Amino acid sequence: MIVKAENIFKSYKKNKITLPVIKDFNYEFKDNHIYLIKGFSGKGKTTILSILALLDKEDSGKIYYNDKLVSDMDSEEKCRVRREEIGIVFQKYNLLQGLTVLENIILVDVSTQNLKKEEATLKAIEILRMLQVEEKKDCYPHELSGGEQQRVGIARAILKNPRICIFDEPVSNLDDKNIDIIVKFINNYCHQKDRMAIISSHSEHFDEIADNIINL
Ligand SMILES: Nc1ncnc2c1ncn2[C@@H]1O[C@H](COP(=O)(O)OP(=O)(O)OP(=O)(O)O)[C@@H](O)[C@H]1O
Repeated sequence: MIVKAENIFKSYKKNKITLPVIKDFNYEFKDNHIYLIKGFSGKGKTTILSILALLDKEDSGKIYYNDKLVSDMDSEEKCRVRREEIGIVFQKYNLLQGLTVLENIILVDVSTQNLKKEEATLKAIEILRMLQVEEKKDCYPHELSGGEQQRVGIARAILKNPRICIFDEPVSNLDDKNIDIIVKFINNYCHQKDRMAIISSHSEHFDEIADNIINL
């Protein structure tokens, strides 16, 4: 998979004032590479990740998924790409409070990807083990620490083995132990499974594992 961004511009309007956020962003992202997008708060990290993940639309410029121009895709195809090819982890864990850890992880993929519940459960447990949070599989989110919840969010995003893994500030406000587990996991996962990871961070925690650093 190759994701290409060409001449991307994005601005927001506030009180009739236009605030340019992304100005002529160009980059090519490939499998088996970890990309780190760095920049101070407000520089547009979340904005560019949302555009790359097809959750937001650029004002001008082009995004290609392989050779396909995203603006040529109809909404059904965009949904399919988002569902099958992209895994996203946000800064806020967004776990459903009424469901257990395991239920949170398998819910969407079992209902949308024709994945059998038993198969999804076994896969989820394997990923939880790699993230060192397997013993919490039957707990509810409020029984977990922030770092544990973030690891569950990561397990949920990668259960479907997406080609493109997007992590928006995945370790902010976490302690060193949680950061270490998450950094190592992303590094192993990306290179063992030949996946593309695009991470935003304002800290130096991912510097060592990043193949490419993009400064906004
Ligand atoms: N929906 C929106 N409407 C108006 N302005 C917005 C909107 N989303 C983002 N912005 C503005 O665009 C700029 C970039 O926001 P963005 O969230 O992409 O930055 P960031 O680099 O991810 O910041 P942080 O590190 O704080 O998460 C900010 O100034 C923000 O206030």
